[in-house]
Amino acid sequence: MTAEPQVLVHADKQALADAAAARLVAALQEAQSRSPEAQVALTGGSMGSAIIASVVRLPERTAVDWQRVRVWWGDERYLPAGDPDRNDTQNDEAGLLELGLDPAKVHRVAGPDTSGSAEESAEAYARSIREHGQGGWDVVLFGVGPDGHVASLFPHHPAQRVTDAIAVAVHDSPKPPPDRVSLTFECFERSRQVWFLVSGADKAEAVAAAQAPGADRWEVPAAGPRGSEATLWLLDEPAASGLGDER
Ligand SMILES: O=C(O)[C@H](O)[C@@H](O)[C@H](O)[C@H](O)COP(=O)(O)O
Repeated sequence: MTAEPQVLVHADKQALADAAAARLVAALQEAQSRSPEAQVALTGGSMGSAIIASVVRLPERTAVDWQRVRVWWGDERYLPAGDPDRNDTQNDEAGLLELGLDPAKVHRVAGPDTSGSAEESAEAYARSIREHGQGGWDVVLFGVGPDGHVASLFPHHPAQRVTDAIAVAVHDSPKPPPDRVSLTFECFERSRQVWFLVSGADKAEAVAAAQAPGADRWEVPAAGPRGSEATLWLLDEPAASGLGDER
């Protein structure tokens, strides 16, 4: 069973980031009350970093035992460690490492400096998830591209259709850089909570398309992932502007 999407609209990007940060802290606390470690998959893009910057500023963050949080990424650009275009570098710059995480529990996707190919990196990432992932995500964060992509699963791209794999190498990405590693739809199916964080009028069309009845993830990948407990669209007003009055 998966949860039907729910929409929550905030006034602007900052209000959205702050509300999502408070929600994340609460969800991680709740996950830690249930199991020894909370498992979260982070995202790149401006919203992926905005939520981290907001968590760092949030006084309630101290209620989470950050040493018992395992951090992963839903996708990564296949670039060397520390490259400014990597999702993890951008999240680090937003203050991720100030939270007091155990570095051994921050699982970064290997780049070309430490792996022979994106395929090899995807396989190694899948092995880590099998070893430490506890069989699923407590919270998965997604940004959404104007084309409706999530993680590195793009419209009409064959990597979307890979099954029997946790992670996949993505080549010829329509958005640079061309080489990436992404978790698969199959892997994202093991999520309690899936949150889409979307800001800006340029995303309104993709947001509406993903939530249209019968939306097809091949056309609009953001229509695909759902959580078993919650599927939340956390939007600002401009991103919600295509949804009509029924929201
Ligand atoms: O890998 C990438 O090319 C980006 O990280 C991308 O997937 C991003 O997450 C979305 O485009 C949403 O970006 P914003 O949060 O900036 O809207």
